[in-house]
Amino acid sequence: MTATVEDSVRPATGHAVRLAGVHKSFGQGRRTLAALAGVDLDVAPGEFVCLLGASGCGKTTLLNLIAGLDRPSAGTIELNSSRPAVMFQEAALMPWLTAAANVELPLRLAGVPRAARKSRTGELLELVRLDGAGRKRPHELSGGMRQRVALARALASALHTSDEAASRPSLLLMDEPFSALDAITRDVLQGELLRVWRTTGTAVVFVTHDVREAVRLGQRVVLLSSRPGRVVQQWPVGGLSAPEERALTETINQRLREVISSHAAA
Ligand SMILES: Nc1ncnc2c1ncn2[C@@H]1O[C@H](COP(=O)(O)OP(=O)(O)OP(=O)(O)O)[C@@H](O)[C@H]1O
Repeated sequence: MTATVEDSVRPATGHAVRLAGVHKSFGQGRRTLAALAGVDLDVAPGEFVCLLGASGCGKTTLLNLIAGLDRPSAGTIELNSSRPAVMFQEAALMPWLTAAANVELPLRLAGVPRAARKSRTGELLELVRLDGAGRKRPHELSGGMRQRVALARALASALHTSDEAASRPSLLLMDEPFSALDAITRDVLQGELLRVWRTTGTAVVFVTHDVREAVRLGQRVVLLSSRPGRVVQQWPVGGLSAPEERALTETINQRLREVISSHAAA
């Protein structure tokens, strides 16, 4: 069955996003490549879910489908947010715009009036602790600061009016956003992301290769199989003591290694 835009992406009730039997193939005939094969996944409003899986198992493909950047070959995606925001590994800021203007851009494109734009941009820069750097251009910022700008911009596009934020919980899709950063900056930004998530109440789907990162950030860790990706196991996390967190990280690492080696042996 091939899904159309109309039947594959619908508004959801009670979930930030719900995927049912999502398949995605690229190419045609003998050159068809199955990237995803029957993904079922529910994310609750405000929930933080980390998606983990081997390289090439379809994690980015899945985020692209949820973001509406591509369409599933089959299955349905129900969204409770009109515009999921996406944040990638690279900040991809407009180099000629200041940090503040980059954050303001989605608000401008959405037609938000000037005064509301300015005040929202100020709040978001403060939220990511960049209120002193709004007039700087991307080349004047460190990699970590650029990712903070990208986070503020993603939040601007996810929560561009207070009405929408109140009535339709938003969804933030993050594709390995900290993997290009050094370990210390990454650690700081993970803490900052958790603070921002608690402040905004947005649901997050966070893709990573890094089991420790997934266990630190998520309320739930979802493991995808090797390509074609589908959900093979899930673990609730959060509220764990440090030794419990270490033990769970080891368990998930072991399972990830099994998933990768079963694919290599196939
Ligand atoms: N537009 C496309 N056309 C053809 N093949 C594609 C396309 N996009 C992705 N693929 C293929 O689909 C598979 C899944 O890719 P995807 O980027 O989703 O994996 P991933 O899990 O995000 O990988 P990584 O962890 O290495 O970033 C790969 O084999 C990739 O080559």
